[in-house]
Amino acid sequence: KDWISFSHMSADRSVFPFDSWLNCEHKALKSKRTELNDDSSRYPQGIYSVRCTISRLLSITRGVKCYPEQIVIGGGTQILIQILCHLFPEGSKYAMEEPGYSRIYQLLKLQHADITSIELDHKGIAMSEIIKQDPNILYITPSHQFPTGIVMPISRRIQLLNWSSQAKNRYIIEDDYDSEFKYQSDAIPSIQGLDTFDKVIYMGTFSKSLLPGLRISYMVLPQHLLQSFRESEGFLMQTCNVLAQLTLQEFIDSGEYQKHIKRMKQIYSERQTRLIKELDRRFGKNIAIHGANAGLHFMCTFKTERSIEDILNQAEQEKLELYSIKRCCLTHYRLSKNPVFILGFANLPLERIEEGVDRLYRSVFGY
Ligand SMILES: Cc1ncc(COP(=O)(O)O)c(CN[C@H](CF)CCC(=O)O)c1O
Repeated sequence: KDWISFSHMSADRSVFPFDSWLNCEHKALKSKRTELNDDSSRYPQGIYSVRCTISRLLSITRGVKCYPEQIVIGGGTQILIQILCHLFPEGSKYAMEEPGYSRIYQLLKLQHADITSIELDHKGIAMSEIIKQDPNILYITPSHQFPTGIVMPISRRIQLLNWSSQAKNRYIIEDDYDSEFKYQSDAIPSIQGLDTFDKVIYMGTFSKSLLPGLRISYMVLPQHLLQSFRESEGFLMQTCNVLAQLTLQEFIDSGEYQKHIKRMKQIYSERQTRLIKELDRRFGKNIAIHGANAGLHFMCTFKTERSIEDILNQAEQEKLELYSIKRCCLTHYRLSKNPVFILGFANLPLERIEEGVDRLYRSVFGY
């Protein structure tokens, strides 16, 4: 039997419009844009016309207000964070959500940053903890908190903006990951769009809306951080492949991108509904599902005495790709009594859902 994947890290190649992507790449090559044979230190923020396209897209889809001059394109969120760190004041203290995106946490630790993790309440990162730990830079995922799926309400967003305005060196890094896919309600506009203090750095990626392998991500810098970026411009190289940038621009400007997102939303929404229905049918009251109103994964807690390790070992034998909440624990996230897993469905075809849930059942209960 072949593998079934509940991974939240992969996309489903079968629904990506390779032909139209190839068509856009062909057009980009045919136009023999000079940028293809330029040293990429000439535009360390990415190609200007591509940044214009992204800035238009962000204002339409996320209410982000920015000039193309504020955008920095990069080959992934991590490299952008590495560049961003050097723009903040020396000795900054970072805080991330617990549980959260551990790859960034590890990266910041690697950079010897002073980094702490802050618990969540039902509205997202807990204000009381922020006051207590007093960081000056927050890294948050308000659209669909990663991994719990909490959607941060406007009230908490305003609270955080006010917090950021109360000291010169305070900033909010808004990682708008997973914001493309909202099911029940419309997406809440970005915090960046509400920011009047110039304290929000907006981060986004095409890894989920297109393909993770393309490595096209971006950040929107507030004016004065852009200033310090410009000072280091001399040596900073662009880290995202130029042909990928030009192809992306064609793909968005031609309307293919919006068409693709619309189609993905239908496909993912149906998969999620079917998966949740199958989980309820199979597990009944032995499962609790959280954060399923958006994104390409949700979390679930199982009522079982079995340990996370035992469940993961049996999933391996069942050829079921499965990840637990543990991979998102930064420091001390207190593991609840019952095991918690992340169920991704971006790479789970409809016809494999029933078999996948069967394997999950056997992994969780051991028979
Ligand atoms: C919170 C968050 N912000 C950005 C990205 C995107 O980064 P990039 O592709 O480099 O632009 C991810 C990507 N998450 C990965 C898979 F979805 C890894 C999850 C895991 O490590 O559990 C993410 O969680």
